Amino acid sequence: MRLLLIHARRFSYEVVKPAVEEPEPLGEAGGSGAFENTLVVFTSVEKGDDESVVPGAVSEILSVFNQVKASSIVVYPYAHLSQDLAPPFEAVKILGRLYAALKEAGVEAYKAPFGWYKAFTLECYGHPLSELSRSVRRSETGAR
Ligand SMILES: NCC(=O)N[C@H]1[C@@H](O)[C@H](n2cnc3c(N)ncnc32)O[C@@H]1CO
Repeated sequence: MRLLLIHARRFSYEVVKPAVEEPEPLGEAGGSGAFENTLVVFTSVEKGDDESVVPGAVSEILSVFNQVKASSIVVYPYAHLSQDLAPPFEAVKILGRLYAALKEAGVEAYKAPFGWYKAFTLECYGHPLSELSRSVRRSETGAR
């Protein structure tokens, strides 16, 4: 799993059109979202990733979240951080688990809809920790 973490003064997105056969239903977010002082986590799920990547990803994300003192997290499905992507039916599952785990950790977390081309506006703070990338591997033992 590859993560690009951007601490944004402002971030907003809006769906444009479906990008896969069965895009995620838009739900209550209604296909758009706008956030201030948020940590945007652009996330590519890679081939071979399984649920065991989630605890490591949560730990990396919360470490940055606490250091930059963001007020929320947006999990943003993003198929552009790896040449070795997991297929959509696997990726959507793992992204859902990541989102659920962040909420279980008690932080204000949101998820942009999976499987859509989206327009977005991103205003990065530009401080030294405002642009970070992480790579998380699944655990050999498959431990949760
Ligand atoms: N720019 C917008 C976009 O990337 N849209 C992507 C993601 O929302 C999602 N997607 C498909 N495969 C993956 C994957 N392995 N990991 C994450 N998201 C994925 O499906 C869209 C088309 O690839």
